[in-house]
Amino acid sequence: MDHFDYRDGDLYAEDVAVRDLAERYGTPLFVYSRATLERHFKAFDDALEGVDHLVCYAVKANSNLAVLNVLARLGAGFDIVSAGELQRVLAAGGDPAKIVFSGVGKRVDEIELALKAGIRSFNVESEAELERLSDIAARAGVRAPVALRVNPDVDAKTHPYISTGLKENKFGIDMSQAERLFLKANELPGLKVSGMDCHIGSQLTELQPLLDAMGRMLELVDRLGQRGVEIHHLNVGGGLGIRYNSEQPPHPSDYARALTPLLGGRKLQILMEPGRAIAGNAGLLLTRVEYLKPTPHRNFAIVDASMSELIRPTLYNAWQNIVPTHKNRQATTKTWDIVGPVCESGDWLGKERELAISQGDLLAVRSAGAYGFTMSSNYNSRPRPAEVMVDGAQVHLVREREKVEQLFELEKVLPK
Ligand SMILES: Cc1ncc(COP(=O)(O)O)c(C=O)c1O
Ligand SMILES: N[C@@H](CCCC[NH3+])C(=O)O
Repeated sequence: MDHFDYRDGDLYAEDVAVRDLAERYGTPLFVYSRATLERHFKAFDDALEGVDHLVCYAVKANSNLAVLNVLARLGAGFDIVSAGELQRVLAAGGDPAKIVFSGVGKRVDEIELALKAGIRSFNVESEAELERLSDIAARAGVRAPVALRVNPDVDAKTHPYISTGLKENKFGIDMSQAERLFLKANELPGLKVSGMDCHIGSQLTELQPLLDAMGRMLELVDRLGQRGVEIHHLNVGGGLGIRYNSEQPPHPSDYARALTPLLGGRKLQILMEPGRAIAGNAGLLLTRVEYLKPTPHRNFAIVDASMSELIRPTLYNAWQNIVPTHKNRQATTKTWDIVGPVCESGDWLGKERELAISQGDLLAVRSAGAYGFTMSSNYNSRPRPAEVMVDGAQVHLVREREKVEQLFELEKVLPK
């Protein structure tokens, strides 16, 4: 069941017409569905039923406190990549004991904060980080729980910008160095080896690369076992794709069904770090048509959202569905490029879309719940949009629209 659906020709988010949301909160506006977020989280959690597991939602996909809080209430863990994300999770009521900390560039202060919070695991990505983490923990008189993120050199078959598990990528520890570094981690005074981790890329629509990566990790787990290093958890990362257009990504249950037999009786807790698959299709971006600008070459529909609010189309050439929020019977269908007001030729949200639209119409950019708001910017001094979460017939304003004054409140002109 889709929680964004048409009723009598009007697009609804759960039980609320999105047209009413635009009237009440203005545009551009991010709209999230609580029921969808919950359903997507449970799809992962239920898929792993019977297996010792923890689903750690990747905060970078959508870090609004309300989103984190909804997931925390379901018992979610969290995958963070910065002190900022750590503080968000804690502010949203997330359990620090269920937090894993990924990322290649953890600063000293970030490590200290995470240690103090008592997180579940540091996903360490280099030898230098291993040493830094051990030093900081030993000085504090504790042992930091670590998982080494390995780079399995598997082609995730996704966009090169979001592929992370190839040996030319900056992520993870090269497989040829992994065994030595696990042995070293086992000896360092400030560390307690707890797991192995990997994340090969995002928007994956095939299972095979994920299973190949898992296979390589399991071989390493076995080799380490023979050398006295015991691995307690295996973190398979995130990456499961979603349907933007005609993709047919595997369901979490397909993934779990393929993955669990590979464990072959090994006693390993399974961690997953899905981001997009939970938040992506739980949100949309509402935008209003400001002007129609037909030219002899292209028809431009200039809307009030832009690459500042949703950078995915221009950054990855990503296709996201753009739909009218109600049927326009006056307009005839034409081919439009949906572009924003920002001063960049790359400021487009969709190209060559068949739409019957007039000035003033509302459009919804679908699948904008993940890597939408979190990747937004204030480019062109555009205040970031408000965010609302719909819960049945209720609407919660979960982030106010930014005010222009806030954009420069930290700035100062030079003294006279
Ligand atoms: C380490 C790590 N874990 C999890 C994720 C979440 O990925 P996705 O949103 O594709 O599930 C990412 C981002 O790709 C990541 O870098
Ligand atoms: N930001 C990317 C996904 C990359 C995830 C970061 N590891 C996207 O919008 O598709």
